[in-house]
Amino acid sequence: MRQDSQMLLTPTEMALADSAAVKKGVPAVSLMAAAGFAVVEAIRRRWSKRTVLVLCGPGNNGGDGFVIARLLHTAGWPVCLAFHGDETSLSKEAMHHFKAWQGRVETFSDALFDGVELVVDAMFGAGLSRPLDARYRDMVNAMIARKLPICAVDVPSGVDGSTGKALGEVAPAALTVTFFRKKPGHLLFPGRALCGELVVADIGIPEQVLVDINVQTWENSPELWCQDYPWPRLEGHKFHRGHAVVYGGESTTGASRLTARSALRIGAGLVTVTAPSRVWPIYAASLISVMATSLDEGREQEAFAELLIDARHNAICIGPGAGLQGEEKVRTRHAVLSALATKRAVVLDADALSAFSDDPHTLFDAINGPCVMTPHEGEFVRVFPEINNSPEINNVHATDKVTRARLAAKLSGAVVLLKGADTVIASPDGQAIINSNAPAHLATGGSGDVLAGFIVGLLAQGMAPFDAAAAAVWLHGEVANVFGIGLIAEDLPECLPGVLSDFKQHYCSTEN
Ligand SMILES: NC(=O)C1=CN([C@@H]2O[C@H](COP(=O)(O)OP(=O)(O)OC[C@H]3O[C@@H](n4cnc5c(N)ncnc54)[C@H](O)[C@@H]3O)[C@@H](O)[C@H]2O)[C@@H](O)CC1
Ligand SMILES: Nc1ncnc2c1ncn2[C@@H]1O[C@H](COP(=O)(O)OP(=O)(O)O)[C@@H](O)[C@H]1O
Ligand SMILES: [K+]
Repeated sequence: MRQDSQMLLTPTEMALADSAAVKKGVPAVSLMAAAGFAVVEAIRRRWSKRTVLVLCGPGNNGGDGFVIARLLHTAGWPVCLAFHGDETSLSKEAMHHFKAWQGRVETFSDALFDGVELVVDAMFGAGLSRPLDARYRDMVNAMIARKLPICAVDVPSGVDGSTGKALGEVAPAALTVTFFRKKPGHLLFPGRALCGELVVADIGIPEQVLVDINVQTWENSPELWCQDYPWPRLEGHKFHRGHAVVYGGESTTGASRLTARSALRIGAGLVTVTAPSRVWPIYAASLISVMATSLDEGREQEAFAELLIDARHNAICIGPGAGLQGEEKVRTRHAVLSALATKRAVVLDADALSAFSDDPHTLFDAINGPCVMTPHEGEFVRVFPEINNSPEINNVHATDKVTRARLAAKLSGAVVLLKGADTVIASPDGQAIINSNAPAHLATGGSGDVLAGFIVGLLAQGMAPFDAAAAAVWLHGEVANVFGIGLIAEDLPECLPGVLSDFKQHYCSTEN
């Protein structure tokens, strides 16, 4: 996966890109000038001329602040520049722009905010790794108290660019301008919410610098997987589009029915729901194009395994409404192990994950084929206690969402899709995608069941697990955006066709 435009650079990778650009002959002073210029452009597009306070820190983020103050002043804006730090420790380029500032340099104080209508936060950038010192913290608290609009340079000061975590109090920005590429912390909460509107500015770093940086994290977008999207073929028939099996339980039967319908809507040629014979009539009476197969009472486990002997059942989803009470839990576990034993594509969601909370390694040991796990945070804690309980595993600090999903994928051998407002999809080989298009109203009962259905439907059509998971998550978010507020889970599969048509038109121009 090399989609340069979607790459997310950690602060360390960004520093590599900066220094590679300098090596290729772009002076650091010019990069800083371009960064400051880009911020000023973004400000002038959004705000009319007004009194601005530019708060500058001791590093190159502050250096950008010196440029911003100068350019706004030149444009006739009333500007107050305040700096805190050791002047003699400024980098060469920051010193260059510090000297170019002809006005007064104020020391940090609360009184600076009087009469100010916009604050530029140029104290610290994305690479911050420890909480702010007291003088900077005071300014952050003053910004929060004054409720003035803030334009943050790179990130709101105090946000860790690689994790999105807030290292102490952070003043939320109305606008954040970052450079060259987004950083993971711009998409991971709480960072994403603290950034406000996010602008990525080109500051003259050549794209070629990316070739030598082993980037492993991307923002989800159809550009990452549209080439492998399994559109129906002119000469195809339904078996070319796979046969998905969805395991249905006894009590919450709606969950697996939603999953099945979603698998069909996203293009699986055939979808079968299996149901214990006691409740089979519920499924049979309510399903039309989805087929319902009854599992004989007393031998449900064997019957499910027997169904899977037919290799045309090429993708299996277990979890939504599978059941965790008493005998149901035993059957859920058995179904999972039977499905994994086929080495066909398997989606494990909800109860299929929780059923292994006592012995997750039994599950991990059984994963030897294509598999996608779709835990929400609660299920993740149950299945991956060792990642959550220890701050360190394999010497990697395991607390941010991308790191946790990556470790989980490595530990289990499955693609791990860790759900939430900032869903992360991680592959056992270390690649990770952060999704950013899901609206808040997607958090509605059953929407996870639909997501599992979209994934198993794409797997049935032959898409690779990592791509299928990313595609399903993006389409899921897009459908919710198109439908809008008032969405319930049933709406998601019904609204998918229009979204698929638009997606095909925009991203997949050639017929196949
Ligand atoms: N060529 C480049 O490197 C470019 C960098 N740019 C800007 O440079 C920024 C990154 O610059 P830096 O790496 O200097 O990072 P920062 O500007 O965030 O500053 C880091 C400095 O602050 C000190 N520091 C860290 N945490 C502190 C704390 N809690 N309290 C007090 N001091 C602390 C560190 O010792 C270090 O000297 C980016 O955010 C971006 O704004 C842009 O000018 C574009 C080009
Ligand atoms: N705040 C949010 N904003 C956007 N999407 C969200 C938010 N919270 C949850 N989601 C998404 O909603 C879905 C909920 O899935 P899940 O927790 O399994 O619910 P259920 O079991 O009811 O189906 C997931 O796709 C998740 O990523
Ligand atoms: K900042």
